[in-house]
Amino acid sequence: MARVLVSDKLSPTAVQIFKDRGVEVDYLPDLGKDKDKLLEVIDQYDGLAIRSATKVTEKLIAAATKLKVIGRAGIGVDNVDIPAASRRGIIVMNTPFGNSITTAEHAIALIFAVARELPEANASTHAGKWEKNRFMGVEITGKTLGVIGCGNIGSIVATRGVGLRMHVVAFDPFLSEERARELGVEKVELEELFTRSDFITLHTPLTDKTRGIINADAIAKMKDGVRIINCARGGLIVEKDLIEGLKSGKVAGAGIDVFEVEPATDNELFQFPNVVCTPHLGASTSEAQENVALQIAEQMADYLVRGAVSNAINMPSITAEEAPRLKPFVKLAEVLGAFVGQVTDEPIKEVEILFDGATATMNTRALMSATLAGLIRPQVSDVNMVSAPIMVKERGIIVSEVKRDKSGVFDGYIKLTVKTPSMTRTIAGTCFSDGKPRFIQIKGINLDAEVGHHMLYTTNPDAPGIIGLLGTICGANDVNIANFQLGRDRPGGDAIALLYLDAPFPEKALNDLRTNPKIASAKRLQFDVN
Ligand SMILES: NC(=O)C1=CN([C@@H]2O[C@H](COP(=O)(O)OP(=O)(O)OC[C@H]3O[C@@H](n4cnc5c(N)ncnc54)[C@H](O)[C@@H]3O)[C@@H](O)[C@H]2O)C=CC1
Ligand SMILES: O=C(O)C(=O)COP(=O)(O)O
Repeated sequence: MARVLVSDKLSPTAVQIFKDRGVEVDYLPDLGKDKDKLLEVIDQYDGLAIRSATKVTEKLIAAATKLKVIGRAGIGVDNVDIPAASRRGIIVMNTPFGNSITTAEHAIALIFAVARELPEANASTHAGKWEKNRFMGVEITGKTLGVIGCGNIGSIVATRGVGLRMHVVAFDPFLSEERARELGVEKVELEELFTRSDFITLHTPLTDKTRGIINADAIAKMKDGVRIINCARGGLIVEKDLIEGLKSGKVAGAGIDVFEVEPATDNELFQFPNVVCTPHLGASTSEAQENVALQIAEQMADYLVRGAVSNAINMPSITAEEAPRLKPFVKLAEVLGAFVGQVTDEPIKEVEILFDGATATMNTRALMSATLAGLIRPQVSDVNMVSAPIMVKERGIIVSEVKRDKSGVFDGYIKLTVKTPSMTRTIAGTCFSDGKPRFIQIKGINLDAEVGHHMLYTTNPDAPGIIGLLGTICGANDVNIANFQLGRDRPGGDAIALLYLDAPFPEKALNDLRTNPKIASAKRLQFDVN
């Protein structure tokens, strides 16, 4: 039974779903804040469900020897070392929509709170001061709202802004003119957004590109009296530069939900009455928390129990519906990769994966990942569909995908071409209705060969006596041949042989074959046929 740890506060719905789906679950919501304790226990779990408090570092991942999936009940995954997780083959998934409305509403709430100094006015009134003349706000109607990052949350904020009769300008490199028109916003460059906006609200992920997007230079370009809202991530604003802007009066106010260092218990921003702060509450409504808890538990259970993958950051999605159809082809893709991986001793430079016919209509991203996993497994034993693409990339191997309509007698097949500095290898395979992978072409030679657990693969010039030679060597080394497949391009041309054996072909016998002038090459192969 798979076992999941929930290490941040999640709605009880998540725990119930895990249980209902046959997943054992430990709900320890304070563990995310206790990294030493977390490090001690993480090796017991197949899944880890988190929000933003748990920091999934490289060290934690190294200790998580059983971990297969990290589920973020929310959007931002900047608290997870994704490259480290990918290298270890751990899927990282999130819930990209569950809390977006709630977070957008929080941004709007902060716009109002900053415009009318609501928290300060509230504190003063609670203190019995009735300072009616102290507070003078600004209207937001007719003001320009600059939205940086117009994805799920940014676009909800933008449309709410339009509804509030604001003029909305947006900067997002992936925002099309058409989408901008649909949202009723004006698409602008970042500089223009800075110079024109009365309110600026941030909705990008925290990446190397966006870190510090609001710094002293940016603030200098802004209108005097600008108000800045951040409900995305702390590192987007250089806090010391914002503090300078507030001190000089250039920045009239700010609404800050996220901080450079969280939990933020001691921050210079707290000294400014015109800075409205909340403790990373963007996603904190009962509706959003119910959504994300339910969704992450479903997704993680789907993966752990059924192998279905959705909303993964580092792996192509595989729906529960397509999983049964795809499964034999994933196996085929792995086997093709494994064949070439085992016969190739030189560094691989290029890989081309061709999907013909029915395979071209399948989830080829998943099939590509499976092929690459098979291909590099002989060199890197601990690799799977999650880690293979990143490992292949790290090795500088160029990968390309070709799709084409049905071109031959098969409904669909996959052909793998691998280039090394000195040669190009090709292999093709398909699955018949029995769901078993089959090799249908090796080195351009057509054949119909099943995949065996222990195999021997030889190449030789087509000439009499090869079967006898292979049989004699196997017999002399006490190796039982279960089956035999031959192929040749033409009489007297190039030929190949595939032997299906009951045990691995012995090293000594391999040397005998390799030194025999009738055999061009001999490779021992092993496949996982289960
Ligand atoms: N305060 C909170 O509790 C919450 C914060 N968030 C944060 O909100 C942020 C946005 O979330 P979503 O809208 O769901 O993400 P999203 O992925 O839908 O949208 C992000 C947008 O930012 C754009 N972008 C990327 N780099 C950019 C750049 N350099 N300049 C301008 N735009 C850029 C992307 O093209 C994309 O359209 C994330 O950082 C997430 O972690 C999300 C939920 C709750
Ligand atoms: O979903 C996100 O990106 C958030 O920032 C929400 O964070 P939280 O789950 O409230 O810790």
